Amino acid sequence: MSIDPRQQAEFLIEALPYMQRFQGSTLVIKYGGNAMTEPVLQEQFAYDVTLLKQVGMNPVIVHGGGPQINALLQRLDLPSKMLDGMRVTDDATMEVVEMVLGGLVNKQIVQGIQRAGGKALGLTGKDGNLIQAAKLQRDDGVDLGWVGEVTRVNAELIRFLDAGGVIPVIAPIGVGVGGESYNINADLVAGALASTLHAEKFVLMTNVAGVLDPENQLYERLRIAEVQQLMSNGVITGGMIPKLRCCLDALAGGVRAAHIIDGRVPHALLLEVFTRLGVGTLISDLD
Ligand SMILES: Nc1ncnc2c1ncn2[C@@H]1O[C@H](COP(=O)(O)OP(=O)(O)O)[C@@H](O)[C@H]1O
Ligand SMILES: CC(=O)N[C@@H](CCC(=O)OP(=O)(O)O)C(=O)O
Repeated sequence: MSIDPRQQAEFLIEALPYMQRFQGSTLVIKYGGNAMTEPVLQEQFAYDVTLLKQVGMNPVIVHGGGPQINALLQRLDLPSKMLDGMRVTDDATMEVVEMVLGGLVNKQIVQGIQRAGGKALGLTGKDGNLIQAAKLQRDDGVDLGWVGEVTRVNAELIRFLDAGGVIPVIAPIGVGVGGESYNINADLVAGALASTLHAEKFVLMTNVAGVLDPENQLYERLRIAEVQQLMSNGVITGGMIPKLRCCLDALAGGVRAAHIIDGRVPHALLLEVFTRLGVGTLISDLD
């Protein structure tokens, strides 16, 4: 497919105000396991992130890997159980989670960015005490094993990498006070990073078009009060609930805008950042 060079020039000019506006700003991107299943999409994602960094933004990637963990658990004949979107994590499961997220998935993303000409460094939350965590305590007392929640983020380490031209690629494993590992939902880690870093944007890449109404039509824009209403009247269910809670927490923590976008759309990230249209659902009270 060849594009008219004049059209190409117009695309670049359309992106200019966004490049100027977001110069030096932090974008926390949650790259979900379901959004990274196709090699072509993975490659496009790597190019998108590299381009964002090249034009002066600071993308920080937090990745998931739920389907990839499920695949290895299955190959090892280990049971896999989720409760309210959280994996019940016993000792054996924790080993698999750490291997898949910190090893396989993390390095694939790092390698993709490097192939695109970017500089990336892969980390779990244990490296440099990046994501400090404690065991998740549920209100109903149900024990999920090694599932954690973020207690503190080492923002200095991220700023150091940003300043050095390096894109941090973070696996959602937390470290406890005794050095133990915790399995944390990637949305929660990304939300905590977005708040701590006062990110300009918090982008969650998933495998739906965005937040959908009861007729499956996309909400292009939601305000905080509208999200709260949709959560209480049952329009939003399942995995979308923790996702939106993270968005609301991040907005309350000083993030300017949260976006839920469809990672199955080619170059979804660039479309979101650089076009008037954007893609997916924008959640913000700012105009
Ligand atoms: N109103 C809604 N709009 C969009 N998705 C919704 C809605 N309510 C529930 N969902 C569900 O939330 C899912 C996204 O959450 P999840 O599967 O946890 O994503 P990920 O694996 O990317 O973290 C969607 O695939 C959809 O099944
Ligand atoms: C506690 C918990 O559930 N942790 C997740 C971590 C990975 C993740 O969040 O991956 P996605 O974003 O692809 O769903 C898990 O074990 O699957």
